[in-house]
Amino acid sequence: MFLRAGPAGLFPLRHGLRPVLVAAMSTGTFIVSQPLNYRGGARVDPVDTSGTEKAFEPATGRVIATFTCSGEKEVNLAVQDAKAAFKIWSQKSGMERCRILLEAARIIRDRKDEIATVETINNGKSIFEARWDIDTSWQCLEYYAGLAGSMAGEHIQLPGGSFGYTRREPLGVCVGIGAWNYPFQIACWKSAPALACGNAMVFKPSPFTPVSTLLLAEVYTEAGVPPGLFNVVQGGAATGQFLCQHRDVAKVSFTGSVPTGSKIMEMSAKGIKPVTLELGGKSPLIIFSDCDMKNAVKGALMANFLTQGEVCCNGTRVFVQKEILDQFSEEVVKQTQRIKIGDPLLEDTRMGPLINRPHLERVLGFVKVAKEQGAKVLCGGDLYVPEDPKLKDGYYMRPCVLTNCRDDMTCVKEEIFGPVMSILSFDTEAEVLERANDTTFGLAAGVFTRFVVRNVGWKTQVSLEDLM
Ligand SMILES: NC(=O)c1ccc[n+]([C@@H]2O[C@H](COP(=O)([O-])OP(=O)(O)OC[C@H]3O[C@@H](n4cnc5c(N)ncnc54)[C@H](O)[C@@H]3O)[C@@H](O)[C@H]2O)c1
Ligand SMILES: NCCCC=O
Repeated sequence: MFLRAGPAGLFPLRHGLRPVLVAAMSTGTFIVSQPLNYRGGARVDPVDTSGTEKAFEPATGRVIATFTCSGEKEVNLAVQDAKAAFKIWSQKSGMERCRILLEAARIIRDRKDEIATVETINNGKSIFEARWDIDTSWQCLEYYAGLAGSMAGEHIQLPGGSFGYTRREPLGVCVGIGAWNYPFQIACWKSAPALACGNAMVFKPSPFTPVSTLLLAEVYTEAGVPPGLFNVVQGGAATGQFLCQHRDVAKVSFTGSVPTGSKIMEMSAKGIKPVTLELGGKSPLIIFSDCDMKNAVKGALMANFLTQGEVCCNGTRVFVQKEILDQFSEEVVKQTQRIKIGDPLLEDTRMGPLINRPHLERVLGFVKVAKEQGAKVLCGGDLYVPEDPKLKDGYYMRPCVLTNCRDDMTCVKEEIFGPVMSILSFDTEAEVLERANDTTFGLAAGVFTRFVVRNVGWKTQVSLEDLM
């Protein structure tokens, strides 16, 4: 069970299953002592290893867990457990699956604060945001539960009174591989549709954020899925490869970077496995001179600095029409400097630490290169050390606004995945559409104008409000 510090000392949080760990739910105190693998409806230690990893609390730099990466045997056991559970689960009606998924959604909703706290501790995002993530997680389960009861095939009239029909059948064991920026939410995105359709899943979270997926596994068990329907293995690339190459895996669903996505596709193709890839981005955000300035500034901040800028669909190429460039930049800088950085478990913190030290250094490296290539730093882009001594080894930086950017600069072309906004100026609608679409990435786009934009032609149209 989770224990947290309260007025009367340590007390257990509501928890239906095997005990989990933990000493106090405040920054600097959380320790995971229970196994982080889940198989056959329970936490287990892996039977073999492909190495060990440490998981950190980004707010303090403390190690919160040391865990064993799953080797080939462990992956195989997880797949075999999933296969056995699939036999039971796939025979259930859609309505039966719907009922269990709705129960899982209810449990997550009831445990929202506890799950959000664990997410914040392991990922670093502010608790304020983590609660949204957990809300969208149970909503995701509800959505797919709603579909489970009504999925049906087709009936086709053929000549001479003959007919054909189609059935929708589950694939079998699906693999989910997740990124570290939305660990619990991504595990829900992958498992909810798979389970709703009658499949089983083996999920591998990022080795940077191994903790919260276990809570989802326990929720599913408590809600009534058969043991083995949702399993968790831990590790990095090697464990991911065992999963993708396993002959009893029917499908792979991956969220992560483009280079890894390409490898996953290649491995899966060898086994003729279908894949779903949710990858990185470098999305445009276009601010026309007729915009509602306050709204546009708010949108730009949200599209660059949520979760420390570690969001795939962020609008990091901020194209601003020349007439309002100075006014917009001034207002963006003013608002950016007001963002409260610090302990992510405090209610008024709006930006926590980045995921780990190497990533922090990588993001700061992008700022350095941007300066060398001629960009001007309007604010931030440097290390931040909070006053609270327990946070001194955390991975904090000040959110950065760059201007004088050009389309050919590294900061404009590559995904930084940190709190760095690049401002570019433009003259005309035709010009900005051409430049906005000139990217090898897909994902999102945003436009601020008071008028409807014609012929937008994005690869994907997503409004910034939708990203919340
Ligand atoms: N489009 C989306 O919905 C979405 C959502 C969140 C994050 N992302 C993207 O994810 C990236 C950040 O996440 P990341 O740093 O964890 O990405 P990553 O590609 O480094 O890792 C993602 C996952 O793949 C695993 N992995 C790494 N190498 C592997 C291999 N060879 N075979 C199998 N598995 C392997 C990792 O252990 C991890 O679990 C960013 O590019 C971001 O834009 C996309
Ligand atoms: N909730 C938004 C997740 C986007 C991916 O990084």
